[in-house]
Amino acid sequence: MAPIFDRLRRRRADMPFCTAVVPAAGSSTRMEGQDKILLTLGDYPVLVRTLQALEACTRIQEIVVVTREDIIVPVSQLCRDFALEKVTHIVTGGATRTQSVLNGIREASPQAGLIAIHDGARPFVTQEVLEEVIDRAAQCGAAAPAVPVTDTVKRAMNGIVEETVDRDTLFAVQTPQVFEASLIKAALQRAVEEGVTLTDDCAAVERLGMKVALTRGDRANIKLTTPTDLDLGLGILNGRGEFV
Ligand SMILES: Nc1ccn([C@@H]2O[C@H](COP(=O)(O)OP(=O)(O)OP(=O)(O)O)[C@@H](O)[C@H]2O)c(=O)n1
Ligand SMILES: C[C@](O)(CO)[C@H](O)COP(=O)(O)O
Repeated sequence: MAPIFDRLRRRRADMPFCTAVVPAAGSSTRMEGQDKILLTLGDYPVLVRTLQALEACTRIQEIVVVTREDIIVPVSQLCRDFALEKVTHIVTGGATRTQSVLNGIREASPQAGLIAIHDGARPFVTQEVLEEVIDRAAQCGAAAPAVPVTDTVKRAMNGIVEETVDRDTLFAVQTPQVFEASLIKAALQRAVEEGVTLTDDCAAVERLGMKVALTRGDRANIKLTTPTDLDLGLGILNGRGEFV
């Protein structure tokens, strides 16, 4: 039998080269005046936590960070200070999340077979979530982590309920959303050309009629969006033994 390291090396060679694209070029409007990407949570800035999680994932070979022009210098400095060695490019984003993601994908290595798009504002992603979704995308071309919705969801108009939606078929989708590289590039390009507004990257692929698989998400993989999420984030860090 081959020594264990030979076998592990062979298994990795079977996996496509994976570039993580990290959109971090938003304006944090719902965070009410705090730039959530540069904000320190516990001992580390939010973006550093996000990038450290991606850096630790053996299935990811490079990271492209997309950020705003006015913070490109501090973001570059953070990548140096925290020795984030997989970060190969730091580029400026666009007016929409979709445009920012496309700017990042254009910088991915030509070797990239998979693109994993992960919000800069989701710092608590685990290695389990990362590995499962990347492996699934390597099998089927498009995958995203999700958790079943736990509240009852109503469709409403002008404050009046029109319908209660069947909860059994509803999932809250997280990131990273992982795709075969040429598929996501073409899908996002098409969405931009057609002027379509999307809130995630899977939607660009879905509108081409392609299937997206869901993998196990994690309720702690929250997107820091409003000030309340910062309190939840501190709770998550405490729960993980990082007492802050
Ligand atoms: N033009 C944009 C808009 C968003 N994002 C990034 O996409 C992720 C998810 O977006 P969201 O949580 O909405 O962040 P913001 O756009 O900053 O927040 P808000 O909508 O409250 O302004 C974030 O990491 C954000 O930095 C981006 O790179 N480029
Ligand atoms: C991509 C996303 O995080 C999946 O849940 C989400 O749709 C981003 O939404 P936002 O309004 O840009 O924060």
